Amino acid sequence: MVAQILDGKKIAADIKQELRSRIETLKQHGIEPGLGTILVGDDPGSRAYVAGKHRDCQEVGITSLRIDLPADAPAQAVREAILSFNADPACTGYIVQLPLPAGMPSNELIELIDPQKDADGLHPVNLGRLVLRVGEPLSTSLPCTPAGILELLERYGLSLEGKRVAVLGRGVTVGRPAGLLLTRREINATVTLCHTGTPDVPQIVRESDVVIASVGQPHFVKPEWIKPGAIVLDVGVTRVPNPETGRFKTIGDVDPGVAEVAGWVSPNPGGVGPMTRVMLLRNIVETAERQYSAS
Ligand SMILES: NC(=O)C1=CN([C@@H]2O[C@H](COP(=O)(O)OP(=O)(O)OC[C@H]3O[C@@H](n4cnc5c(N)ncnc54)[C@H](OP(=O)(O)O)[C@@H]3O)[C@@H](O)[C@H]2O)C=CC1
Ligand SMILES: Nc1nc(=O)c2c([nH]1)NC[C@@H]1CN(c3ccc(C(=O)N[C@@H](CCC(=O)O)C(=O)O)cc3)C=[N+]21
Repeated sequence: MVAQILDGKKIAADIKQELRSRIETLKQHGIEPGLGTILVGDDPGSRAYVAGKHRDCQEVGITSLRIDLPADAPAQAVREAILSFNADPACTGYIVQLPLPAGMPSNELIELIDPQKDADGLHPVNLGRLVLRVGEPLSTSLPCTPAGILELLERYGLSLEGKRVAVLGRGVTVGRPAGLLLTRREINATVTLCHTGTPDVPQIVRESDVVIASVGQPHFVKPEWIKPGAIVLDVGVTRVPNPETGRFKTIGDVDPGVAEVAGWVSPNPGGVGPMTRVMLLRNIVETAERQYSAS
């Protein structure tokens, strides 16, 4: 079997098109949605992601606001950046690019974000609502990567109802919120959340209909672990420099041989990454729409 492709790049382009018209409507009502980013330090990966987010905004007509701080900036400078976006009416929502440099009080800083402006859905109030309102509609931003995975599957007509899902990794941007989102009543997946303390990850993967690979280890998931026909989402990214070109190449968490066994795979790049970015735009548009309907 050769797996079918979950083309995140194409689906993200379709969603961008849908967002353009919603943004146009907001503008007709005098609302200009704006996305802010706070980047601390000069990690090349983080720089590239932030640049991508600003390009995406430009493409769909969202204003983008940007605060870049040096790697040695004190925590107080990050606090001030957060408070300035909280107070800025031009900023509908924003993200603090993670990971912050070592030594930053990351969790304390994330808690300073106004939960209504938390475009990543990672503020404890928003993560807490995901837990507490497990069977009720949510009106807050969802974490972008898990939301992007769900949207990608939905657009291919793939339901997670009754499915066994192995989520590999318990990181705060992907694995942990993925577990919270996929076990909501309207999704109804059964999730095993794996980490470095999990005995026999390959066996858990063998028993799973869906695998979400978000560990950040190159080609971690092997073909012999995969249940034939399973859905495999390749989320983790490791950037390796190519000494010949001086450019970086992305290596995913899924061994290329997995495509010979799985029923569906998301490529990396071109799968979950573009979906993550477009969910950030959707979070901004939905926040602006909520503000409009409340006004
Ligand atoms: N494509 C996209 O859109 C996005 C991709 N990413 C990528 O996804 C990956 C995950 O990001 P994030 O959620 O922030 O997680 P982190 O990078 O913070 O954490 C990685 C997780 O993987 C687990 N892990 C690492 N090695 C193993 C192993 N050998 N066996 C089992 N578990 C392991 C760790 O376990 P433990 O907790 O025990 O240490 C940890 O929970 C990263 O590569 C990141 O760059 C992130 C966001 C978006
Ligand atoms: N607060 C916060 N929120 C995040 O969402 C967040 C973060 N911090 N820190 C780092 C990770 C990583 N991440 C990616 C986003 C897009 C692509 C993406 O679009 N990649 C393209 C390819 C890019 C390339 O050419 O390498 C693709 O997959 O096709 C990848 C990775 C978001 N993250």
